[in-house]
Amino acid sequence: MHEPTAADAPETMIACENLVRIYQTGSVEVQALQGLDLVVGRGEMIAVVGASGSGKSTLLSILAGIDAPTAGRARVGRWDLLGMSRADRVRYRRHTVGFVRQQTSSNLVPYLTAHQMVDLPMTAARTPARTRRRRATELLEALGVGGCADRRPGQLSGGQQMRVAIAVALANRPQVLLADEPTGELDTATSAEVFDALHDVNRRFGVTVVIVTHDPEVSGRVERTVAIRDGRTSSEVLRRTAEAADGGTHVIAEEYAVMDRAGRVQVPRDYREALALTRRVRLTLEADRVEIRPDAGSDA
Ligand SMILES: Nc1ncnc2c1ncn2[C@@H]1O[C@H](COP(=O)(O)OP(=O)(O)OP(=O)(O)O)[C@@H](O)[C@H]1O
Repeated sequence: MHEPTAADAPETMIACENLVRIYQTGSVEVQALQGLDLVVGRGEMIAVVGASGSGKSTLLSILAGIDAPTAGRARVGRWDLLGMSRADRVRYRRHTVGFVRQQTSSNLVPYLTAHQMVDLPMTAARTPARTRRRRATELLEALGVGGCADRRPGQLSGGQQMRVAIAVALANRPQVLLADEPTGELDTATSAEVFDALHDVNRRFGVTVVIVTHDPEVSGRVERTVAIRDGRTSSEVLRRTAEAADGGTHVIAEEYAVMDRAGRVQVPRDYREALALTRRVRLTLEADRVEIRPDAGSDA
C-alpha cells in the first residue's frame, strides 16, 4: 500500500514519484527518466531546466499524455497516468492538459485562421457553437491577439503565433498548461512578451503552468525552477521578493537539493570534490542540520 504524502494532497496538481521512462531502440536501451520526483501545486507556475538529453521533453510528453511512463507514479489532477485506458487518455488530453510545442508552426494549422484554430479543440469536445465563439474571442483577447482572429499563421509574427498556440491549448479550459521551450525561437523582447502572456493566463485562469526552458530570462522570473539531471530532479531554486533597506524590493533566489521518499539526496559534484567525499561518508544529526563528513578511515 502507498502511504499518503504531500503528493496526494488535494492542493497538489502534478505528482511524479520515482518516474521511469526507458526507450528501447533495437538492442539499445535509453533511460530517459531514472526515478524522477516532482510535485507541482494547483495554480503554480514553474520552470524545468536541464542539459540537453536530461529528460525534460520526455517528462513533458508523459504529463501531456502523449507518452506513457515505464514505471513509477504520475498523477495529474484525478488522473493516474500509468493506469489510463485509451479512452481516458483521449479525455485527459482533450480536457485536463493543454500543450504548446517549441516549433511555433507545429502548433498551428496553416490554412485555418486564429479563431478557427481556437475553435477546433472545442468542436472536438462537442462544445455548443455560441460558447465556442465567446470562448475563442475571450481567449484571443486575453492573449493580446484579439485583432488577429481572422489571420492565418503565415500572416502572424512568431510571438503572435505563440500566443495563438497558447489560446488553442487553453480552449477546453485545461487545469494544466505545458509549454516546451515556448520562447526558444523568439528574440529577447518577444520572449518577454510571451512569458508575460503565460504569467497572465496563470493568474487570470488559475491554470497550473509548467515551462521547459533553456532561457534564463524565463527560469529567472518564476518562483520555482526545477533542475533535472540524468533523468532525475536534482535541485530546485525558489525565488521570493524581499524588501530592501532602502524600501525597494529585490529577488532572493535560494537553491535546494531535492530529497526523494527514501531520503536520498544528491550531493553536488563540486562539494564532493572539495571534501574528497567518495563512496562512504559520515552522517551526524545536529539539533538543526545533518552533517556529511568524509570517511576518516578511507584512503581519500
Ligand atoms: N523516442 C525516443 N526513442 C529513443 N530515445 C529517446 C526518445 N526520446 C528521447 N530519447 C532519449 O532520451 C533522453 C532524454 O531525452 P529528452 O528529449 O527528454 O531530453 P531533453 O532534456 O528534453 O533534451 P533537449 O533539451 O535537447 O530537448 C535522451 O538521451 C534522448 O536521446
